[in-house]
Amino acid sequence: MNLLDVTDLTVRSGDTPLVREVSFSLRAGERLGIIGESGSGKSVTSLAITGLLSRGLTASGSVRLDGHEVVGAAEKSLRPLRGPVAQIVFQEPLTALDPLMRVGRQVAEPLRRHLALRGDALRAAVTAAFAEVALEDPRLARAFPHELSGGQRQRVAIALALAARPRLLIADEPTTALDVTVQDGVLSLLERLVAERGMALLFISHDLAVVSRMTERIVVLRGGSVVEEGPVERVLRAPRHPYTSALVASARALDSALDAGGAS
Ligand SMILES: Nc1ncnc2c1ncn2[C@@H]1O[C@H](COP(=O)(O)OP(=O)(O)OP(=O)(O)O)[C@@H](O)[C@H]1O
Repeated sequence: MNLLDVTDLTVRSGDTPLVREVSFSLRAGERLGIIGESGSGKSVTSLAITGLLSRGLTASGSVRLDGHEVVGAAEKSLRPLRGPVAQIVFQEPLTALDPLMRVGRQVAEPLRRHLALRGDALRAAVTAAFAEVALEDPRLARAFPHELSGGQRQRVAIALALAARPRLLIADEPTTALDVTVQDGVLSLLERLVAERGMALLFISHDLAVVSRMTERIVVLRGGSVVEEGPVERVLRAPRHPYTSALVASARALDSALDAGGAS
């Protein structure tokens, strides 16, 4: 059984479709990328997968997460899936963090709820969760979100997402809001954690270079529809849709411009 099966997913705002008949699957441990320009429906798709669509948006079709139907399911039946089955890391880490709570307590919460840890075992697990995302200084766990840098905040958001040991991590443009100098560190961290834990990864980005680095297979979204899907290597070498060709060409042009800049 696949960990995730999205079949003919359509999301509408009133009568306007934002995502149209999108289908793809993800096996346990697999890394899949969704690429597309701004407004192509990447975030709406990832929110529909976890049943987090905002009010006013309606989904049809099917999203089966670990065998459970998400489309049309009651919030109560979705809650147990968020955490142990699927978690999202958002573009802006403050989306996931409570501004009024010390970050250590925030990471403790899912460890207590999903893994039933208490007392010393809970404290040790929080320290380990911070160490795992390379936040070793014990003072950091006592900080409030606004006292951390953007990169540190995203590391806390990753620790929070991973606390309940999800089998699927959805990373929605996790480095777009970060300084270029810290982007690479966060991507390497995600690569390491996904490999160590054997998690499946759904990595969403508008950046073809980043998606190719992080995933094995790519789904290309345009205007809410899938225009192409295939292994990263094949899509880069022989794109089938003109839109994908344009994406590959522009990534190549940027790469050679950077090379030329580096050589000068
Ligand atoms: N809550 C909402 N109500 C109405 N329209 C929405 C809502 N959320 C998103 N949309 C629209 O749906 C379309 C897809 O948005 P989405 O956020 O999924 O794009 P995206 O590919 O993730 O873009 P970006 O890379 O900029 O995050 C856009 O046209 C957007 O304006």
